[in-house]
Amino acid sequence: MSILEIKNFSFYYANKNDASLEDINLSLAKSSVTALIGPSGCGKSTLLRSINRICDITQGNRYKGEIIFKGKNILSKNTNLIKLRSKIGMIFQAPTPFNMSIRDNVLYGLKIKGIKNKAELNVILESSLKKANLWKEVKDRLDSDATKLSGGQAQRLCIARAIALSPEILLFDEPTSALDPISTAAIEELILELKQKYCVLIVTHNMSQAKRIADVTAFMYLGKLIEAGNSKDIFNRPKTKLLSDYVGGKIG
Ligand SMILES: Nc1ncnc2c1ncn2[C@@H]1O[C@H](COP(=O)(O)OP(=O)(O)OP(=O)(O)O)[C@@H](O)[C@H]1O
Repeated sequence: MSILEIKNFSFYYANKNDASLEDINLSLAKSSVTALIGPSGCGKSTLLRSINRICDITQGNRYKGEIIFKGKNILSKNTNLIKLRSKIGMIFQAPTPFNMSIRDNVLYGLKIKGIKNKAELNVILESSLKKANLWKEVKDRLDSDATKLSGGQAQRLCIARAIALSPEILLFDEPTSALDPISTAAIEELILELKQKYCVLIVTHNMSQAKRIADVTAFMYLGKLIEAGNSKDIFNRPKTKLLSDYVGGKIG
């Protein structure tokens, strides 16, 4: 069942006349992982960021089309961006723990939302860290500095911070590109666990990673979505020459 529908979506950066994304159509299913792949500069991150309206931060960026989430076009001027970003969480390429304790990192968004009840916060703290597979490693040092965590732990902390806000969709922008192979495997395993509960969209340069964890893969090229479908079909039976060349290492 679809949870988010991108319909005829085009995106233009303020300083450019040409579209950086052109007429994109893609739907994301509940309890699934979708990977966005394609050569550098094809628009993967722009599309991901558009889904929680981070691209809006720069004045003058323009878009056309619709992104429908829960029956509403999130591109509408009336969208409450704080609420949207709690329902559609984002995890970036480089882990971004805030310069505060592990506890305060996880509870950051909840405190902004005005939740003060300590018992409630403690329950959410523990469950979010457990869902992010970090609880065992940090339960005895919740008040220590989060910036001292390893890269892999810091990335899982960022995932816990997003989970604490009860999201429905998690967006991952190359979440393992700054991590070693062991931390990468831990994050991939975690993503496979998270998809039971959340819809996951991940940008990756790593085709093996997309094969390992994505149910659906969407291939982009020069701002266009060329092919999307079941990952096995995308990698084993590409329909277009462009995708076949990309998978074969001839472009990108
Ligand atoms: N802030 C910006 N202002 C202007 N143009 C931008 C901006 N960010 C990205 N672009 C341009 O938009 C296009 C798509 O970039 P984007 O970063 O979305 O691609 P990508 O597929 O994620 O690339 P990569 O794999 O290298 O991260 C590129 O031509 C890029 O130069």
